[in-house]
Amino acid sequence: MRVHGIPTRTIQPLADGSAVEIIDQTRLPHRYEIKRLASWQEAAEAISVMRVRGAPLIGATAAYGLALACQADTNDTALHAAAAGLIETRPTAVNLRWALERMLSRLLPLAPGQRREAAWHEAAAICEEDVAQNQAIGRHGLEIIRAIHQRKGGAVNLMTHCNAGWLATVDWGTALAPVYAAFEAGIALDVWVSETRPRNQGAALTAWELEQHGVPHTVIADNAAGHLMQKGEVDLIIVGADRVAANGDVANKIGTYLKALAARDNGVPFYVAAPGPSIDFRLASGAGIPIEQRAAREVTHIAGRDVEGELAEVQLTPDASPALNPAFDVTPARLVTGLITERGVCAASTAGLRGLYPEEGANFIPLPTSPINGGGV
Ligand SMILES: CSC[C@@H](O)[C@@H](O)C(=O)COP(=O)(O)O
Repeated sequence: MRVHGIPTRTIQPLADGSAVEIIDQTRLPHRYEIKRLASWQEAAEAISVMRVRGAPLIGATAAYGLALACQADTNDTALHAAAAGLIETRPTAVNLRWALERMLSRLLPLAPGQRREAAWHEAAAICEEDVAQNQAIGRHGLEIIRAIHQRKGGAVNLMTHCNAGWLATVDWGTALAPVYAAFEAGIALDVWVSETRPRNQGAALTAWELEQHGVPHTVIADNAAGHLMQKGEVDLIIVGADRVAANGDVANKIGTYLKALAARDNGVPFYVAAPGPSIDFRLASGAGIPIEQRAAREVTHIAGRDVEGELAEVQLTPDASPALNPAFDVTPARLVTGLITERGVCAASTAGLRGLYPEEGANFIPLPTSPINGGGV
């Protein structure tokens, strides 16, 4: 993806192994700032406060977090401590656990002296695979958009929620990969970007990256989505996923479920774009997905740029009003038209997922232990 016209990735290691560079997403869209993470603790902080966010980028950052841990200490105890600290940062995106388990499985069998180089190599491989998976999702999703375009004969009005774009991954995005692919293919489209309260990832991040890429888009209040569907202004919805259960239930940013309900009522196709590492084959249904509860302050306050151009935060609610902030919800598989994966489009069901990922068959039952902390996570 391009930022100010320059091809850029969301996370990059420094050549000397001293740090990784990220875009500080808490500063967007008003400031574009690169931040260096020089320890696993800094990587954990960046994930916790959402300097980096989005399921695949959380996984990639955690992988580099273990590489940074290896810079300091390569023994088993240090690696387990770093993995335990990183896994605590955000509970819903399964990519975090997936990346940490993959790193530990690769590193622990090696002699400590071999681990440093292997860790950087494995984290980079995770990033390269993410890019390739997202490009494949883009190709598969493009065919869905193309079919709608051919049937309709005009610009495709696509809606998305939160940010499942370039900024949520290493490159290209998941839900937005088909958008970029369609745009590059010359298909006329317009993207409805729902603001995504309380953190406004749609208004701040999706709008910013679409604007950087020149893709036509319009930001709407979350509450406008159902109205637009009723008026026939939405041809399809594509969202991302933080975790897809083995039966096709989908956890994604809070508010996704309401969009899926409105889509069903109005006959609007509702697709979920998710790469393999976002699928939790060990989890039977969405009922078991841990839903992150974030600080009430994200609801009671809102951040933006003031008239002087400074970044500022203001309070929305009365001083004494309590607030609740569940960060994700679960959309039942029955409301999902299809899952767009790197291996193709499938039904949101156990059969659909088994068809695309036959090698995961053995994982469809819960595993007794995880290498992180030596116990289940
Ligand atoms: C490709 S990212 C898919 C999801 O991670 C995305 O839709 C989302 O919900 C992100 O939530 P966030 O809380 O911003 O990390």
